[in-house]
Amino acid sequence: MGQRPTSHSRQIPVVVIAGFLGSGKTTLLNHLLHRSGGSRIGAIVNDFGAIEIDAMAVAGALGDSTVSLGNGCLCCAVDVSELDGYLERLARPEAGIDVIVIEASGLAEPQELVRMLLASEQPGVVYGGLVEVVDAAEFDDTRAKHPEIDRHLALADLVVVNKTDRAPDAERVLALVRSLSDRAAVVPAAYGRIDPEFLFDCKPSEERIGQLSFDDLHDHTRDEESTGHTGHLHTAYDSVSFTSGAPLDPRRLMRFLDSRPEGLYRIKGYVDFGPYDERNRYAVHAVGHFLRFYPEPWTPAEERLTQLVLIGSGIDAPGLRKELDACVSDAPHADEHGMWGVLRYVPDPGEGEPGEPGVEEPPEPA
Ligand SMILES: Nc1nc2c(ncn2[C@@H]2O[C@H](COP(=O)(O)OP(=O)(O)OP(=O)(O)O)[C@@H](O)[C@H]2O)c(=O)[nH]1
Repeated sequence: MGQRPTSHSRQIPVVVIAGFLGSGKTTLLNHLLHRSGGSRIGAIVNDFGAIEIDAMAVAGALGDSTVSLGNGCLCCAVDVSELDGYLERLARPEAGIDVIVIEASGLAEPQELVRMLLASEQPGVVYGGLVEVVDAAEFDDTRAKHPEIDRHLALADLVVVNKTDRAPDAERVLALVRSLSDRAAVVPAAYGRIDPEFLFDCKPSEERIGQLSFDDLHDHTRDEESTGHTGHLHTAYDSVSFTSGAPLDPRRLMRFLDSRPEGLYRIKGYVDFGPYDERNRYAVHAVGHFLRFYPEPWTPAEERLTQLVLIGSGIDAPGLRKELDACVSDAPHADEHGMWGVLRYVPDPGEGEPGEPGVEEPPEPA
């Protein structure tokens, strides 16, 4: 780690972070950005949903290196020539980038992305491996619903078994994941806190072992190719984007969240509660039944908007949008106890995300 390019001919490794919805990819990317030492990371964030929530979540840490691929699933929305354009920008010597990390949408098929990288004609970059993030607490459920996870694990170079803090049987999950990923290193983590050295191994491509060849990928995707995109994870999902310039009423929003339908698997974004908290916006993360709000101070220049992305299967998108519209506040003043329902889901110190102001960071893994 920490190697700076010594000549323009050095190729920059491109690492792909994949993983199911809400498994902790953005959290891992943020951790890497904060712990990269002397290495400079160029990040490409591919988000699912019209509002680029993940791009917003990492933008502060990245500054002008952020390149978002915009709406949709990378494997469908971006062809090789487009991806090359982004890689070319980040690989320019003046950008001073040591490693490029692509955070795939939670709905992207990782092998498509890796295949695009291997097919890339960009001379400045070399494919640097596939990281699969899994949610240890949800692993059994995810696997039952999406058996293709096994195939993703078999393709990975590194598997991060994340959220071990929430999984009472993390050892069992680790052993199971190890049995499913034949050549990958499998590391446990909480909040994506892995040693960045796992990823920033900047050796030339011929020295890398255990990474995918084009043929491997071809074999794995042949069935899907013959049927178009029907085998893709994301074909079964719908996403709803919701934006409001008027603040939301906390009670109404909590009523909506408490009664959210089973198929609504993931909610993320930012909420403006207007007079209920003029200082903070509330980042919201829901995965399955898990729900958290994280207050974050508004920056002075920021437009005060609520921006949410809801992802689920078999959801009634117009119905959900209508319910969210009904959460918009029509009262000019806050009532005293309005925020109680929301504050129940703000983590206590020690439980929150690492790096948050006033929140103790969980210890680094051994
Ligand atoms: N308890 C716990 N929560 C975590 C951990 N890692 C991430 N989270 C939380 O899980 C939620 C989802 O994390 P993200 O990093 O946004 O997940 P993601 O994979 O990027 O999500 P998508 O972009 O929707 O696919 C957030 O609320 C995180 O704070 C962990 O190790 N333990």
